[in-house]
Amino acid sequence: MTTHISPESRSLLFCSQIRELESFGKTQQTEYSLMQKAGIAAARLAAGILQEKHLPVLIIAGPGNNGGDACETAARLAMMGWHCTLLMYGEPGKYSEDTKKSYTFASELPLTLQGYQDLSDILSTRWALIIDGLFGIGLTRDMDEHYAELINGINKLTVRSDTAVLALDLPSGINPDTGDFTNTQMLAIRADYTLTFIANKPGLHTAYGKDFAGKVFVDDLGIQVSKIPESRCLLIEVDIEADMLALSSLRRLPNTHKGHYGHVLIIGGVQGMSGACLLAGRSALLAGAGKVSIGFLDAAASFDALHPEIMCKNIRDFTVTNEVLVAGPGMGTSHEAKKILQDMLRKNTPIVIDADALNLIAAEPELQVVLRQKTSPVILTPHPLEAARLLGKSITQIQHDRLSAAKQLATTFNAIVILKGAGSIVSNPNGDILINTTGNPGLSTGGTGDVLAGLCGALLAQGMPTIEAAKFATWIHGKAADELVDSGIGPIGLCAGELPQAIRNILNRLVRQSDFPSQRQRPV
Ligand SMILES: NC(=O)C1=CN([C@@H]2O[C@H](COP(=O)(O)OP(=O)(O)OC[C@H]3O[C@@H](n4cnc5c(N)ncnc54)[C@H](O)[C@@H]3O)[C@@H](O)[C@H]2O)[C@@H](O)CC1
Ligand SMILES: Nc1ncnc2c1ncn2[C@@H]1O[C@H](COP(=O)(O)OP(=O)(O)O)[C@@H](O)[C@H]1O
Ligand SMILES: [K+]
Repeated sequence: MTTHISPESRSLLFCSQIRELESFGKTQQTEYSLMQKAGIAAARLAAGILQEKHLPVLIIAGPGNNGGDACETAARLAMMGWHCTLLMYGEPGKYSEDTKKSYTFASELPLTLQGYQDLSDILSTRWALIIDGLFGIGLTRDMDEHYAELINGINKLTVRSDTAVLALDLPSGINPDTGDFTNTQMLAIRADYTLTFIANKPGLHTAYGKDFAGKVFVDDLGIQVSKIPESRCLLIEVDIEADMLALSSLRRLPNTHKGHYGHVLIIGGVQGMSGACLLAGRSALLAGAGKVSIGFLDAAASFDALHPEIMCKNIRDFTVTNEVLVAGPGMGTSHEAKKILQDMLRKNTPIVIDADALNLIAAEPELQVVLRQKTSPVILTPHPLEAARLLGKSITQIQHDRLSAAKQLATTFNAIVILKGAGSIVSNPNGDILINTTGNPGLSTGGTGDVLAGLCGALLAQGMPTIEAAKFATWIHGKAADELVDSGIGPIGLCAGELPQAIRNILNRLVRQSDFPSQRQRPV
């Protein structure tokens, strides 16, 4: 058995698949032994987090099997000499057989047992670590008053102290499939670490799950990996070896010219919104497009003073041939914008559709028909509000299940979709899902979406396959923001205009690391 972040842990399984695996696991070993393994792994991780034994640890055990995991964890920590308090929720008489065994095992060890009636004592103690074994994947309905009081109390306690929180399987209150709350009260325990069992879960990596899970570890509890159902949902990580083929699109042979690296044409920029096009254009330029043009809908800026390399014209003065189009930044939703978009959708060229172009499509069934009929590559980059308009839903409905929303958009419009936001979702029309692992709230500022659209355009222009372009663009865009934050530029005050240079650094690093023959120094 291993506690690890392994390549396999990039595979994300839905609750129904986990239950399937549990049933299979139980044919190999008893449910109780799975619970014991969960406890051993959690105690080991807790000891790694804390290191000093004399510090007080609170372990919260709920009424289901997640509570059993908690009892096992408490027992192991107590055996290792830790100062543990086990806070029991639920009636021991109503526990499952396995949870009863774990509870009996723990209660015979030197630890303090407390009932939830003692909550005020609990909430006035300074814990070094709190282990959340309240609910796992079995939480279904709204929480009773005493659970709500506990969760609010714990979150208040930890936000103003250095107490760390380790969630068992998932932060109690988070839906493992969607990352939304399981309850209408929007209650969940906010964890710094989550040790999830059997397999990694999508809900830990998007929406509220991303806020509440902290750093995620996966333990398979020794269930044979070969029995894991093939996952159609993966975390995006860039792996130089595995991504060698996609990265080879970026290789530069000596005997090439700008025509080999494509021409990106950004379409948008009505009066007052030309900045959106400049951001997208600069992003495309620094991400390696051979040529970049901006086709403004209103009077064009004569050139971009920061990047005079970019050709600026009025869109009506362009004859589109084989450019990669990025339509939407600052485009507005006028009748004129609709006509231009309709023309552009009819061209047989790759297109990235963002911002107002998405709003126009949402409002105009005619455009939807043209979009569905396209055979050249299409990437849609909606944020949740744009996604809501496209699907005729509310933002809340989109955020309630981001994976399904992305999938539905991809199948409805026969396109690759990047549903943006914390834990961006990339979906193809076949329903395969990727969840991004990079990015931070520094990106929550105007213009960062324009930079993403320009980056998608540049990768397509350099010949990357559509799904790879969407995946790499999403990952690199977030990674650029992470690196800017690491160097002190953000999250506060990070500007969209600072992203393209960081993106350029990452692209060149990836190409260098993948060590293509054309990049190697030849012996003299
Ligand atoms: N079955 C197995 O093979 C394994 C299960 N494990 C653990 O077991 C967990 C799943 O166990 P369970 O299915 O018992 O689920 P939970 O431990 O999440 O608890 C569900 C229990 O809580 C009750 N409940 C649900 N919503 C409630 C609410 N709002 N208020 C009050 N009570 C509520 C249910 O009636 C049920 O009794 C996993 O998340 C994992 O932690 C691990 O021990 C690994 C192996
Ligand atoms: N909290 C966050 N964590 C991670 N990424 C974020 C966060 N907030 C915003 N982003 C990212 O920033 C970008 C914002 O795009 P968008 O909303 O279209 O902005 P704009 O229209 O101003 O360009 C998206 O790529 C989104 O995924
Ligand atoms: K939990």
